[in-house]
Amino acid sequence: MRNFEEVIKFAKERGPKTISVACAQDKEVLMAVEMARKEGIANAILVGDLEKIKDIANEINIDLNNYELIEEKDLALACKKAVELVSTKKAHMVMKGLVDTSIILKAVLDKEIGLRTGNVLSHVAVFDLPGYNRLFFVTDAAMNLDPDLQTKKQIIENACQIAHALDINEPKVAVICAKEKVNPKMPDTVDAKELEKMNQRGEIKGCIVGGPFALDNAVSVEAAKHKGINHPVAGMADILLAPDIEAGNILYKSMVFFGNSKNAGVIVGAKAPVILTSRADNEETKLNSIALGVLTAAKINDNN
Ligand SMILES: CCCC(=O)OP(=O)(O)O
Repeated sequence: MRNFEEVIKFAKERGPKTISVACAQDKEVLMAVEMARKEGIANAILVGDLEKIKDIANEINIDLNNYELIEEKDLALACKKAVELVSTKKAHMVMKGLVDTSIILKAVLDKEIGLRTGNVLSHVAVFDLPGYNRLFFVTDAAMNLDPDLQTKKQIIENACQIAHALDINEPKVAVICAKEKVNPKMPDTVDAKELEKMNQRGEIKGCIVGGPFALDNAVSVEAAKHKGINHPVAGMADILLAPDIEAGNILYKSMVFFGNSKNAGVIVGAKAPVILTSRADNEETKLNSIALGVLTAAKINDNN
């Protein structure tokens, strides 16, 4: 798939799935959920402050009779309830509404009602950027603070799972750093080279990994040529692995706010997808993320 029109089209074919929305009292979230319902992509159970949900629904003409509603004003309890709906199989996936990422992640990681599998959980953002004829994947903007080498390996594997769900069979993974040369004083460049070697040894499968790359020579063939870099990933990256959450989150938000991109986001590695965007993302991003969640859930289902 090369753009979100194709992602939405395939999600319609694999839907509808049921999502539980944690803290659904948000206009953009409700608009996205309503579009997803009308398109046959997903139905939703709305968990949150029902008074606020009803006010917003009135304002934007959404008929709440089409939804199951669960009252829970407390943000942490609403997240727990929404996650529990997935672990008890009443919903296929959970979606972050108007709530801080750390609160919903705490519920997702809860030992009793959470969605842990033993795998590393990581966030994968998908971008459709003007001027590029392919989707870009950025990881991890939201979950792993300062991943070590083994965690980075699993973050790559999680991102590849999403790329494969979008029919990108052998994605090119660029491990991005501040520069394209290994410098022992910059441990992320050392990790990048080690991840490339792990891929060459067959320890990371289903993709081609290269690194370290600076962002320019990861995404621009001209920049790579200019700097004399010759590597199958150079300028051709599909997946950009950021060194830590600071770089990942800043890259995510710069693409959104400066790059005029379309995007979507989901957490992978749990028993079910967690649809996770920024609270500040628009309704189109939230709809794209629901579609991405549906395709991810379908892929998890196909693999089991
Ligand atoms: C994927 C971005 C996660 C994030 O930064 O969320 P908020 O902007 O809602 O804090």
